[in-house]
Amino acid sequence: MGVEVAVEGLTKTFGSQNIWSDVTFTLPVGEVSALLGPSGTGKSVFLKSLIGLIRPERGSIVIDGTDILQCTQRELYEVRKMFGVLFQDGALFGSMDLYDNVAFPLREHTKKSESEVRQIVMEKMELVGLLGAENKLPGEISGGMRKRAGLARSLVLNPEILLCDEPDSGLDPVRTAYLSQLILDINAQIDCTVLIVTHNINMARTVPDNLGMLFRKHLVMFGPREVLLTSDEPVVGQFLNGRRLGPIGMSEEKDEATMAAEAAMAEAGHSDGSPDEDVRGVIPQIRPTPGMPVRQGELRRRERVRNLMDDLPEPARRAILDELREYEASQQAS
Ligand SMILES: Nc1ncnc2c1ncn2[C@@H]1O[C@H](COP(=O)(O)OP(=O)(O)OP(=O)(O)O)[C@@H](O)[C@H]1O
Repeated sequence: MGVEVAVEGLTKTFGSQNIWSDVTFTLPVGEVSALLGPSGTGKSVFLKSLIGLIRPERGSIVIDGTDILQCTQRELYEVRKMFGVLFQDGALFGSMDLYDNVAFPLREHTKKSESEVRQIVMEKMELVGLLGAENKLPGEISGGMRKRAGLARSLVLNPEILLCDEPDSGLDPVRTAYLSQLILDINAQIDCTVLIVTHNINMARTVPDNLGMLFRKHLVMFGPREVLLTSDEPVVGQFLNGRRLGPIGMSEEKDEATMAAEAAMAEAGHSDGSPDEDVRGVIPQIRPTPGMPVRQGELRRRERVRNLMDDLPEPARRAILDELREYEASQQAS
């Protein structure tokens, strides 16, 4: 089962550049969460902080009871073993074939025999649909296959926390849809806590249980998916709809004068090429493939959110109640 990751008051600066301040949120056990945010808002820095590769100056990151900003190197080493990380480019070793790439963490961190290694590697290769490609080099396969190989490698140590840094980058929409399904299927099978960093709106709308967004050096919000998907915060609406009109500019953030000038141009009928439709709103979450175990994270979340209900904004509450009603009806029918 996955573990809880509780982040409190986290602040990171590089020299005089503040990346983000006072970031506080908890990744619930075994649930899938996603972090959105314009380019350069420090999402990758955040992921690296979680695995102890970057050290924020203030705050705490408590993973299964250990604050990794206070613990010893030995404790950090133990905590790191709980993580599986899918890096943007798969981060495969170019000179090793896929089999050796996927086997690498097992040979490095365990004393398993080669036959045990083989059994695990082949099981994970099958899980990500790469059986038969074991002897290929990373340079000989497509970007989508490299991602899946990276995912297989991130799973061999049975992670309790799976971090995925822009899993959709470089993939076409169809391959992204397959990968989204795969992430939820993996969550159903191993009940790990998942954090995805993504720009992909479709993935953000259909995969996670919880959604957060970094903007202007702060976490704008983090909570059940329904909260962000029904939010009327201008930055959320602009991001989800991929519009130019709004507070996010080319270099992250616009000043008031630019926003006013753009709004006046739009009023005057100038089209900035943004789509007319508003994609905000809650659409169904992807379900595990039939035959997969029930997602324990989903069951836990249903109880957790039920208890949060009174503190949520009305549109989110309505969306959650609709989902609960549908779920209860489906339970009675089966
Ligand atoms: N090791 C480092 N030293 C100094 N600055 C860094 C370092 N790592 C990242 N940064 C800076 O931190 C900021 C945030 O970078 P980061 O890659 O985390 O953004 P991001 O939100 O993941 O962006 P994208 O969506 O484009 O991948 C950038 O300005 C980057 O230059």
